[in-house]
Amino acid sequence: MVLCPVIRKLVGKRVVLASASPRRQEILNSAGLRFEVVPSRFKETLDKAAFSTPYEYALETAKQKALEVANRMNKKDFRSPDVVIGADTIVSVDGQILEKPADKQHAYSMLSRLNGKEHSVFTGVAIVLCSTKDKQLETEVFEFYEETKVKFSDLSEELLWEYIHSGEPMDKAGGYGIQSLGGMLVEYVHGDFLNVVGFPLNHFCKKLVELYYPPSKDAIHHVKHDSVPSVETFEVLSDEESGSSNSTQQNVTSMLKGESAFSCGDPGSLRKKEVAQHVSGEPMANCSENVENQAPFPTILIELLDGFKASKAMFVACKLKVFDLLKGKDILKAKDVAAHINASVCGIERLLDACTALELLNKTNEGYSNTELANKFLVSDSEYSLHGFIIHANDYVWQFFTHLESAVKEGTNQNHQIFEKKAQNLFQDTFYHSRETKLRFMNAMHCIIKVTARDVATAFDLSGFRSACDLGGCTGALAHVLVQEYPDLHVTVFELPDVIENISCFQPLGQGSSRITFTPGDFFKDNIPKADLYILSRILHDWSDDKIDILLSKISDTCKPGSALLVAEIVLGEEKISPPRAVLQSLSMTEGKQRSSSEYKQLLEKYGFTWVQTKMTGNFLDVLLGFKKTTHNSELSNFGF
Ligand SMILES: C[S@@+](CC[C@H](N)C(=O)[O-])C[C@H]1O[C@@H](n2cnc3c(N)ncnc32)[C@H](O)[C@@H]1O
Repeated sequence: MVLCPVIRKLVGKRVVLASASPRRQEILNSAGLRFEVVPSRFKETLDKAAFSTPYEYALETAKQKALEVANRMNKKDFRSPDVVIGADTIVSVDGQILEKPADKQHAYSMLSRLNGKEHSVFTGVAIVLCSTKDKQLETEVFEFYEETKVKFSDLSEELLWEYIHSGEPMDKAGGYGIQSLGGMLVEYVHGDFLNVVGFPLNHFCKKLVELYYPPSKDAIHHVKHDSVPSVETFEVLSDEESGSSNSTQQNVTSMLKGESAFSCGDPGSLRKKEVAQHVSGEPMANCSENVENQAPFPTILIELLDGFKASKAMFVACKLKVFDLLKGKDILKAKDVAAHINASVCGIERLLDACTALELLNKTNEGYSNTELANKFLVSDSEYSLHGFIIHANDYVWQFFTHLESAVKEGTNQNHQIFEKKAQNLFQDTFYHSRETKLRFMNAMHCIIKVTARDVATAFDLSGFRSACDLGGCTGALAHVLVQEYPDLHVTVFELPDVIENISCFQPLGQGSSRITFTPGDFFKDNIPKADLYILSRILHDWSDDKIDILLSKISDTCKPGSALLVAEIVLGEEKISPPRAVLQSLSMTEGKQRSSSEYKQLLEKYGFTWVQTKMTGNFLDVLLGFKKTTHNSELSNFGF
C-alpha cells in the first residue's frame, strides 16, 4: 500500500537511491517507493571546518553523493536516472560532528561523549532531478535537512562496552543504531525518529509535495537576497514559458524519449527556474503542473515486460560459456565466438549485442569483451562466480516459473510437473534425484554462499565461541570463511550423506581446513553434534512449521544455556513486500516461507532463544543471532555480549 500519494508520482520514473544503507532502503521501501540502489563513491572527506553549521556539512555531502551517482550513471550508459536521492546522517554534540566510528576504541570515545547528554542528529537530503540534452546531464538539486534531538541516559562503562562488543556501532553515525540494541541507550527523542534511523521520510514526502503539487502562481513571491545576484522568479515567466499547450506537447515528447518530466521549455528558461528554486527555496511553477496531467512513461512496466528476456539472455550466455571464452582481456568477433561454441553467427551476434545492452559485455570495432562485472561474477571459475547459481536458475527455477500460473491457482509448488513425480522430500526427490542435478544444486549453493559468507560470518562478533555446527552447511563454504575469521573456532558441517560424498571438488586448499569436520546425518532424524553455536543458513525458509518444530526443538534441547543460534536468511521488511528477491522467491511455493525480523525473533524465542538481534547486511543474506536462555547474564558476556 502506498500511503503517501506523492510517492505515486515517482512511479514510472527511474529513481535511484545513492546510498548503500539498508536502513534507508527499508524506510523508502516501506513507503512504497520503487527505486534502484547505486551506492555513491563520493568520499565523505569534506573539510568539516569549512562549514559554519553541522547541517550544511550533511547537506553538501548528501548533494555530492547524489551528483556523483547521477554523473556516473549518465556517463556509463547515457541513460540518466530521473531522480537521484542522496542522504547523509551525522550526529552533532557540543558543536562537533560525529560520523561512523573507525574501530571499537573510536566507538567508545563517541559513545562516551554522548553519554548522559542531549545531542542532535541531522540528515541532509538531496533530491537531484536529472535530464539529458545531447547526452549531457542537466541536474536540478532540491535539498533539505532534518534535525532530531536525542538524549542518552547515564550509562555505565560496562554497558557501553557490552554495546560496542555487539558490533552494532560500527556502521552507524555517532556509533549507535536507535532501531536496534542502541534504542536501549536512549532516554528520549524529540523530533522525527526515522531521521535518527537514517532518513527523514516525513520531510521527504513534504518536499515531494512541494515539487509535484506546487502552490499556485499567486502564492509565489519575489525574493531578493543581498548575498546573491538578482534573479528572475517564476512570476516573470511568460505563459508560454510556464505552461502553454506547446510546452505541454514538448513535455510529452520528452517523456516519451525517456527524458525527465521536468525538462520542459527551453533549457535557458529551465536554468532560470533552477536558479530561482535555489534562491527562493520555492518549488518550480506550472511546468510540473502540465506534467501532472500526462501519463508518465511507464518505464517500470517496460522493464518488467522485458525482465524475463534479459534474464534468459544472461542465462543462455552463461550456459554457452560465452563469458569464459572472453575472460581476461580477450576481444573476439561474433563469428569467432560462434565458431568456438558451435553456434550460428547470426544467433551469437544477437546474443552478444543483447549482453552488451545489458552491460555484461563491451562492444568496439574489434569485437566483444567482458565487462568487469562479467569477469568477476559470470566467468565460471572466477573466485566469486555466480555461474553455478545462474545455471540452477536456468535449469530449475526457470522451469518452475513457467508453471507459475498453476502454482498460484493450486497453491502448491510444481515439482511434479517438472520432475514428473510428486516430491515427498524437497531435496532427495528433486534437487538430488540424479548425480548431475545434485552437483548442479551444490554448485549453486556454493556460489551464492561464497559471495555472502564473509558478511554472514562477521555480522556479529563470534570470537567468543569455540565450536560451531553448520546444519545443512552443504559444501562447507561458510565454514571455511568462519575458520578464517575466527582462529579459535572449530566448525562441524552437518549434511546429508549424499552431499558429503560429493564435497571434495568444492574444497579450497589451504589454511583452516583442519578445523572443519564434515559429519553425515539427517537433521530431522539423527542426533546433531554438540556445539556452542548452531548455524542455519538458508534452511528455515524451505520447511513447513512441523519440520521446523522438529529441527528447532532438537537444537534447543542440545544447546546449553549461553550457547547461540545464528540464522542467515533474506529477512522480509515488516510489511512483507520487500525486498523483491525474497517476495519473488516465495512464489516457488516450497513448504516453507520467508519471514520478517519480528517473525524470526518470535520463532527463535518460542524455542528458548532470547536476546535475538537482527543484522541487515545489505548483502544477499541477513543474519539473526539469539542466545539459549540463561539465568545469568554473565554467561553472555563470556561471548562478548
Ligand atoms: C538451501 S541449501 C543451503 C545450503 C547452505 N547452508 C547455504 O546457505 O548455502 C539447504 C541445505 O540443507 C541440506 N539439507 C536438506 N535436508 C537436510 C537434512 N534433513 N539434514 C541435513 N541437511 C539437509 C541440503 O543438502 C542443502 O545443502
